Amino acid sequence: MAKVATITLNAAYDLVGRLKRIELGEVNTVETLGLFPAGKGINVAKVLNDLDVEVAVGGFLGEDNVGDFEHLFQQQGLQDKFQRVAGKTRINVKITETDADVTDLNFLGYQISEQDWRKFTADSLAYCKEFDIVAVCGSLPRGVTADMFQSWLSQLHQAGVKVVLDSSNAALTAGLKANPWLVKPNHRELEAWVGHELSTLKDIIDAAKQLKAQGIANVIISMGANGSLWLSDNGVILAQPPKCENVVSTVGAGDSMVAGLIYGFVNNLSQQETLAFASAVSAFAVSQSNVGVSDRKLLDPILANVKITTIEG
Ligand SMILES: Nc1ncnc2c1ncn2[C@@H]1O[C@H](COP(=O)(O)OP(=O)(O)OP(=O)(O)O)[C@@H](O)[C@H]1O
Ligand SMILES: O=P(O)(O)OC[C@@]1(O)O[C@H](CO)[C@@H](O)[C@@H]1O
Repeated sequence: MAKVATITLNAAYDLVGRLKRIELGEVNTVETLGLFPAGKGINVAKVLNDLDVEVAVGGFLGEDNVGDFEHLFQQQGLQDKFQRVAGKTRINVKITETDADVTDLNFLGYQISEQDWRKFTADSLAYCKEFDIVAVCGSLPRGVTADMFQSWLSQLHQAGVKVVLDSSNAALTAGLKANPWLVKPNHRELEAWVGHELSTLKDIIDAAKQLKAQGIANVIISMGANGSLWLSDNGVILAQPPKCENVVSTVGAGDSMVAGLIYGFVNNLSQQETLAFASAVSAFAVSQSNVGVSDRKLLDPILANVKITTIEG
């Protein structure tokens, strides 16, 4: 089986809650759903681990509040390659309103010094060579510029690692220049990259083709409840999951999708099977407050209702 690692440069605790409607400027009472050690790469690893794929996790963690992360890694048997840095890992606040999407309050988090970065690049380039697929997920912490990120990703690529990139804004733009093997922007991130609104499926496919033309083998665009697209040398396929009627939190839906895609690759599933499986895992994610697949059987009824359409190819 291919060996997998995930990297989270800007980890976070997620404080997840729910209320009817946020009243700006007022006192809001929020139903607490949990405080979870998270961050995009860690979420991907949690889901993969639930699906019986062995994973190592790396990146940065603030040494002052590292406890729940270490507990999670121990509990799940995740190989801990995280570098501890001075200060605290940030706490991000995620509020689901009854009739609206999630509001994310993402904070900046720890500051990475030049010395931290030097150590991280040397260590990670050494250990990443042991892995076939390295998923690099999430935003950049303070102190790490888009150029520094791009140069590190290029070195990973040169070392023969298949890089899965799930980031946004300047990190996504810079990362795309470093030959990732797979990228998974969402609809909004694709709009930001292309620089204009994408209002039809055709618009999205055209922009995704532009992205693929940068030399990226696999471009997956996630479109929330509308599903996802996968562009590769084999053409374009569309996946439409059954609509989740009882959305608890969409936080981590994209991470669950990335985990499902990696699961398909390491288990040699076909492209159609892989996208269908990733869609089921991500659709399942929105029905719960935290990411993870507690019981594989829960995916079956969702998977049976994912619709896969070949658009081109
Ligand atoms: N309401 C929903 N019902 C069913 N499936 C959903 C729903 N919302 C999301 N999904 C599934 O999750 C996938 C990823 O969602 P989305 O495009 O919102 O990712 P994202 O913006 O990267 O997520 P995040 O950054 O919050 O983790 C979608 O392609 C779809 O398969
Ligand atoms: O600031 P980033 O790294 O872009 O996003 C961080 C984050 O929103 O991503 C995950 C959901 O995808 C959460 O666990 C976490 O809080």
